[in-house]
Amino acid sequence: MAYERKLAAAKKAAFLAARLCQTVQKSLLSSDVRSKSDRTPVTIADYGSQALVSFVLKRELPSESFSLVAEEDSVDLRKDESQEMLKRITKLVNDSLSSDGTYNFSPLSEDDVLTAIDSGKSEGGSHGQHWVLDPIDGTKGFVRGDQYAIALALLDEGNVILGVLACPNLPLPNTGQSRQHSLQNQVGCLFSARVGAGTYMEFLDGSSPTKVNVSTIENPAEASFFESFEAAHSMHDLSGSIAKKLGVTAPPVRMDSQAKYGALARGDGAIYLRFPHEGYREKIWDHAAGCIVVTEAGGVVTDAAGNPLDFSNGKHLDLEKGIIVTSKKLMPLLLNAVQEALKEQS
Ligand SMILES: Nc1ncnc2c1ncn2[C@@H]1O[C@H](COP(=O)(O)O)[C@@H](O)[C@H]1OP(=O)(O)O
Ligand SMILES: [Mg+2]
Ligand SMILES: [Mg+2]
Ligand SMILES: [Mg+2]
Repeated sequence: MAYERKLAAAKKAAFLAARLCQTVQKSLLSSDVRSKSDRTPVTIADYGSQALVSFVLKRELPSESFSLVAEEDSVDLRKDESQEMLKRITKLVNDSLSSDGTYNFSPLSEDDVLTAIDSGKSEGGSHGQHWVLDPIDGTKGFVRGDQYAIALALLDEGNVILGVLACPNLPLPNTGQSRQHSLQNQVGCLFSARVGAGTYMEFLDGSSPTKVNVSTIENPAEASFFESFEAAHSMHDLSGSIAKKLGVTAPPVRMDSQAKYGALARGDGAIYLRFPHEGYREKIWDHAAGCIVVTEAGGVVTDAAGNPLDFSNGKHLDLEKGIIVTSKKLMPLLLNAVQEALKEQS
């Protein structure tokens, strides 16, 4: 069936990358974290995850032309002072591939790892197919020991046609399946979605995928809403005033990364509000996988003017003000509240 093989490849890549990230997060050293030129953090796990996903996609889909738009590049890793870090990354990638056991491969050299990272240099756009990868979304959360996600999606002619979100620290939902497996205290979920085929969630430790849907609540006052953990990433005061207009009484659920899209897709909360500060330009890898995971679960993702997100313009998303996410039922009310609050702010 259309895209099924590609979705299976994407899931395998995200599972392996999630395992690599879990290993690193358990014993993260300060020398494993660097600051990029835009002053955001990057770690050995961001680089390792990107190299691993690129390797797995190429191995699983060998006969296809390959285009990947990904967050990281190898420029800093090629510097003299990064050679120890590059060795650690190469070992991580080789260890992940051999522990999986399904690939017959000769260990990757440091050059192979740099090349794999740099295969993510495509610019995307409105023609052909492009994989879109955030190897660790929410690096600040990852470093803090909190939420993060491995986010992988596929664009076809500028539209997101499949997406996978691995969320290694997202708690399992309190449902029959997790109770039955005595898994209530365990964490780690993977969401996957294919256009027209719904959104499924499985546990990273193994379970069969179950279909998920967004919240069915009809009264916005009963909603709880997600926003960034980091106040530098989204204006908390603005989302507070929108929530107030909707009569929301529950405190905001602050969480790093696209794990928010996954949690909303399974109905944990009903609204996600994201209003970056003036001057910040959103990137496609920060929303492509989350967007299809939510829309295939019955939700809607738009900018603050109600326009759908446009993934066809290269690496950046050009947006009106911010991103809002909720169910089809609540979107008209949310959009009104957002526009009122924005008017009052200006
Ligand atoms: N100044 C910023 N404003 C908004 N988002 C940012 C900013 N700096 C980095 N990000 C990106 O926002 C996303 C996380 O936002 P949040 O966790 O608040 O939802 C990440 O993709 C992060 O990149 P990264 O992938 O490097 O972690
Ligand atoms: Mg980053
Ligand atoms: Mg990101
Ligand atoms: Mg990232």
